[in-house]
Amino acid sequence: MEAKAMSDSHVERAKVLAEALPYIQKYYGKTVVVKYGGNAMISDELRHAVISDIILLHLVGVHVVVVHGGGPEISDMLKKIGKESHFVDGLRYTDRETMDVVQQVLCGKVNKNLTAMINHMGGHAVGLCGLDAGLFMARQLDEKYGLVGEVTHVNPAIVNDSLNDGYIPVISTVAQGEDAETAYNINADTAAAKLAVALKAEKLILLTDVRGLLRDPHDENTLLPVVELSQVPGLVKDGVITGGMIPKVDCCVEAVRSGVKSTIILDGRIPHSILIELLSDEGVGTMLL
Ligand SMILES: Nc1ncnc2c1ncn2[C@@H]1O[C@H](COP(=O)(O)OP(=O)(O)O)[C@@H](O)[C@H]1O
Ligand SMILES: CC(=O)N[C@@H](CCC(=O)OP(=O)(O)O)C(=O)O
Repeated sequence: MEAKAMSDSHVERAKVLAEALPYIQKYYGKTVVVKYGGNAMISDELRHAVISDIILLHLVGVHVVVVHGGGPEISDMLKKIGKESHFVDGLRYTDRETMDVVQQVLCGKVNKNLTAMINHMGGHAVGLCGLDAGLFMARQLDEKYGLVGEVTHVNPAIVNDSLNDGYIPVISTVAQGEDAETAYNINADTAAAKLAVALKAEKLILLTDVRGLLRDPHDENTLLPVVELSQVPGLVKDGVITGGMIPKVDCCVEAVRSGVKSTIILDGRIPHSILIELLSDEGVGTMLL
């Protein structure tokens, strides 16, 4: 009886894997950029699930590129040194001292911890930031934000080389200014979208802490599973897309207009949401196309 139950569960497992075949074939050799942040990065259980999804996709031949955030970690470190965080239009006001902290936390702590964790779980990751090999070049976006950059050029060669050498690139979003001494702080969603365009990615996945784009931001049962670019201005006008969703949707729109096949705002609180999204027909977020 027990042997029968066990063989049934093996058959079930084999079936699940076999059903993933067409999806694996669809993404084999294609580039998928994952912006990783929010709860999915803070909770141990979710972090484990996200990293194992990334390793699995890499092993079946998907070119996974990870761009990470770290806003809460930056705010915590600023607090420790007695500095409050200020946000202007959703972007961190970045003076010189803040920029030093951003670089230390994003490129040092968060990037290296994430890279080490992927390697510890059996992946093959290399940590990079926008200063490496001129990956992200930027100029000041506007004085009102301080040292927040507008990406002027993406040089993805180092990312492609890393992928071709079998690594999972893990990228933090500090960019190089025109003069050697200036580094700029780039919002991680924006940088992920720019990189997805430069890599001609098949998909851009923005992991976040909500189900996706909601018709009523206070009701998680109102998920909009698919949004076409032409619908976006109306959704902004009707007050559906507000706050943190505005820059997210904007950079998805820019990515799709610039050739990325599809972009997904995905719930990072659902364990294995990346696998569900890529390897099944079940939509678990909002797809913008
Ligand atoms: N229509 C909407 N649907 C979902 N979230 C919305 C909507 N409009 C505004 N938001 C807000 O946007 C937030 C997500 O943006 P943000 O906090 O910047 O995400 P992250 O920190 O993951 O980058 C949600 O937590 C929600 O408060
Ligand atoms: C200009 C700007 O706001 N930069 C962000 C960079 C990190 C980030 O984007 O992290 P999340 O994805 O976790 O928010 C910041 O300083 O917080």
